[in-house]
Amino acid sequence: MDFLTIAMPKGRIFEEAAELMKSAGFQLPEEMEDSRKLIVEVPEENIRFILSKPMDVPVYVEHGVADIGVAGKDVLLEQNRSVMELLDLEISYCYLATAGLPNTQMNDVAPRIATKYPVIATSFYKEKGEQVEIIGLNGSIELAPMIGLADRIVDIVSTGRTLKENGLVEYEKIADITSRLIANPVAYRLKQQRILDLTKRLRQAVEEADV
Ligand SMILES: Nc1ncnc2c1ncn2[C@@H]1O[C@H](COP(=O)(O)OP(=O)(O)OP(=O)(O)O)[C@@H](O)[C@H]1O
Ligand SMILES: O=P(O)(O)OC[C@H]1O[C@H](OP(=O)(O)OP(=O)(O)O)[C@H](O)[C@@H]1O
Repeated sequence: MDFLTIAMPKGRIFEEAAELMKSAGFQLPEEMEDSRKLIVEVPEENIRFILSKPMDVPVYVEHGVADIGVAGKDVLLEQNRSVMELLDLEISYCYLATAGLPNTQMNDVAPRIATKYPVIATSFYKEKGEQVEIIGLNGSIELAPMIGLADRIVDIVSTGRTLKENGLVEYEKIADITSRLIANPVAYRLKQQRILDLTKRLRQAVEEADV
């Protein structure tokens, strides 16, 4: 039988996703947690993991080189790819929010918004009827208002520590974020039984983690 290929995000989400897989009864090899290998096979489960940057998981799944994957809802909202969302894994919770220097208004004429999430930021301000200029950054977003590059940022907040330590405040919450199990629609049809079985096992693990 074909391997089921699962795209797993390296970094923050990896550990919690791996824990969830383990509680769902999947044997994950040690090497997966502590090596630089990017493809890890688990022949006993007929599964193959590919380890990618979190932002790239939906790319592999949309193109069908991974059948399923684990992706943050933030990434899914930003990229709007042709993938199916099968399950809220309820891990890696954080939220998207706007933030800036305290007690400041946005510039009336051309407010500038710094973010790693240009699509989400654009649609958020569009819905509010505010015209803004988006400044795309790749990280350390909190710097932007501090050094006068932007009036506001749109970024992830988790503990709130980064905002606090940099003297910024949150203005509006945009969306709650957790990681999701996603699937390629064609793979979902062709490998339906295996994908449904895996989803069921993961759903049970999520429910057990809830109690
Ligand atoms: N505090 C947080 N900051 C950023 N992402 C978080 C946080 N908490 C949970 N997440 C989730 O983790 C994902 C990002 O994971 P990670 O930080 O490993 O990737 P990344 O942003 O590509 O990092 P880097 O570019 O620094 O490697 C986000 O898409 C989001 O769903
Ligand atoms: O509320 P907190 O718990 O402080 O977490 C939020 C911070 O974490 C993320 O940055 P990350 O660590 O991924 O670094 P980056 O600036 O390179 O994106 C995010 O972009 C915030 O800056």
